[in-house]
Amino acid sequence: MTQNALLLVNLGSPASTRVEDVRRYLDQFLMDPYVIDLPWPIRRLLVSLVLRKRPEESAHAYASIWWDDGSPLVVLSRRLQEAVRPFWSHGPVELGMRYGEPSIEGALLRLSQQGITQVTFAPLYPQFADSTTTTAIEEARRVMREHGLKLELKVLPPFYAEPEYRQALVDSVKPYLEQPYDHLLLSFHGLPESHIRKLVKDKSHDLTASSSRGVHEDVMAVCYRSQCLRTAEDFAAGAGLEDGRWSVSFQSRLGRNKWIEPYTEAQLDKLGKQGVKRLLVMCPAFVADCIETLEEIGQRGNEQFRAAGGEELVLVPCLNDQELWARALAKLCERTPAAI
Ligand SMILES: C=CC1=C(C)c2cc3[nH]c(cc4nc(cc5[nH]c(cc1n2)c(C)c5CCC(=O)O)C(CCC(=O)O)=C4C)c(C)c3C=C
Ligand SMILES: [Fe+2]
Ligand SMILES: [Fe+2]
Repeated sequence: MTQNALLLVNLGSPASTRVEDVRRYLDQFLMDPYVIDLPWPIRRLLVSLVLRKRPEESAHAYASIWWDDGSPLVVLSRRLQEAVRPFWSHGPVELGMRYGEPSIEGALLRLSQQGITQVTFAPLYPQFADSTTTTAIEEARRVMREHGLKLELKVLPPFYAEPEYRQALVDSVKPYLEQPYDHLLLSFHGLPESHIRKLVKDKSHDLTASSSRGVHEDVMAVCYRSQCLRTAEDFAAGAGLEDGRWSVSFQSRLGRNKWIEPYTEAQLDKLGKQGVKRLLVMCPAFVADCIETLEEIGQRGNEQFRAAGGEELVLVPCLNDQELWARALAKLCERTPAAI
């Protein structure tokens, strides 16, 4: 029987917390035209400016969350790979990162050398963005072209609306919701507004709307912000959250461009000042904990919330390598439709 391999794909981390390694990683990441979508000379100039200070700052941040066996994002992705294996009976399960190691290139070459011809390619991003999903797919295309690999690739589409994903999220957060809390914040990774505007044909589409209700399906398919709102609304319904006790924000803004709002920093401040004492924060744009959740929210966000009057910020872990998620993911990947 023909084997169908599963390739799990995530963003990737620096090789170590040394400033040189962080600089190399940030350079590869930010020079990706899907991440900073400016013409090469302008992108080069801008990234060079960012690389004057950022590697040192980020290295410091990475050092504060790094584990004995490496970057949390990579370690947790490897553990997820192991956790999915028992639920994927069709062939090997590989892991590839868009930036750094283990790479998408290495994974596809290994699979091809084993005589595999069918690969289910699973970008582990619930919501769609060119800077995550598209660039991962393009990297796979590049590898296949440059190495002349004869692989049939089926791509897992963004799964924010899939019942298996929603249920896994609800089940994993349940123990946190059973403890007393005042408010639940769903903090998603941010994105420059321009990335969405470029893809949405309807120029009247409102990027400040507080709900995804009524968004046309053509817009829904390409609007990261609407997909985040829908993720949150579905989660709130599935978990039985009361209106007014949860909200959505967007973190990790970089540069001076307008990014999608509300910004997490502003929301933490507002909630603290409004008298919220015990705040739960979950980060459903990530399936694995990483610098963005552990450092930006768990450390800096926590300090900021407390400075604004809050008492405790509880960071809810991502789905990581939980069995319920491994099982759900294998199911989603089994249904993966079209080959590219
Ligand atoms: C223009 C800059 C960036 C865009 C656009 C962007 C989109 C985007 N990123 C993720 C997921 C992750 N990003 C992570 C780290 C990270 N992101 C940026 C910048 C942009 N991201 C930077 C510079 C960094 C590095 C850390 C830092 O210096 O702040 C990570 C974590 C990596 C890790 O090693 O832990 C993830 C995951 C999404 C989902 C997204 C668009 C929706
Ligand atoms: Fe990012
Ligand atoms: Fe960040």
